[in-house]
Amino acid sequence: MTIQAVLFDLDGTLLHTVPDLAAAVNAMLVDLGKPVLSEETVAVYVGKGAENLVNRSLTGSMTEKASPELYAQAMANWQNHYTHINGNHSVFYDGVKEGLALLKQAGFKLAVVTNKPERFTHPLLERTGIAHYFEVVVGGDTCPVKKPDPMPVQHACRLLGVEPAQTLMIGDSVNDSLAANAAGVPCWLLPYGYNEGRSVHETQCDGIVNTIEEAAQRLIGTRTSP
Ligand SMILES: O=C(O)COP(=O)(O)O
Ligand SMILES: [Mg+2]
Repeated sequence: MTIQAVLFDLDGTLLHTVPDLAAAVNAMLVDLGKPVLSEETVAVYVGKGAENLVNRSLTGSMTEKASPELYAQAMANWQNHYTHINGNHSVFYDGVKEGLALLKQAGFKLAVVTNKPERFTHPLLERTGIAHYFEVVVGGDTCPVKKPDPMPVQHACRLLGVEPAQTLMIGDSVNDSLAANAAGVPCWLLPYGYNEGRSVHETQCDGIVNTIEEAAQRLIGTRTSP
């Protein structure tokens, strides 16, 4: 079955957002009188949504939870900072704009499936000038659960009106490949994003592409080949 729709992860796939995410995390940590973190450390905490990012920035751990009071204060503070910072220092990876334009022109249906909350996703897509490419945007709080659960991927397919097997997910992390795989959607990964500190070469997926432009060329090639 040929691919008719492409679902894109956002952070680490379309945009290098860690400079903004880290600036908001560090502004929050300063306000709370805690030591700041490097961008490299914050990058490892990105991928499972804002709640995980804020909690791990406080505890340094995936499993250890901050107290409910501290977490609530930190989350409200981080959201406030990120609202103002979101998009200020985020940059496109090479080939993203070229790839999106190629796919759109070739008639693919395009969507974003991100773990970033909707209230930050829409302004970022608008601000960076790529919102118009996407028929559907599923954020980290659109469904009751986030990637790596398949639900956001299934939701995007339903809204686009495509079967999972006619859809391709392109992401940067194990959260994308697990979600897509469980939804019956093939997944290609990019090597340049945030995979929780791991190489994508160690991550189960259906292919690795260097850029979105390369992914677009491959997809268009398979569609037009006899
Ligand atoms: O918000 C996150 O943790 C990561 O977002 P992503 O799903 O676009 O990579
Ligand atoms: Mg990502």
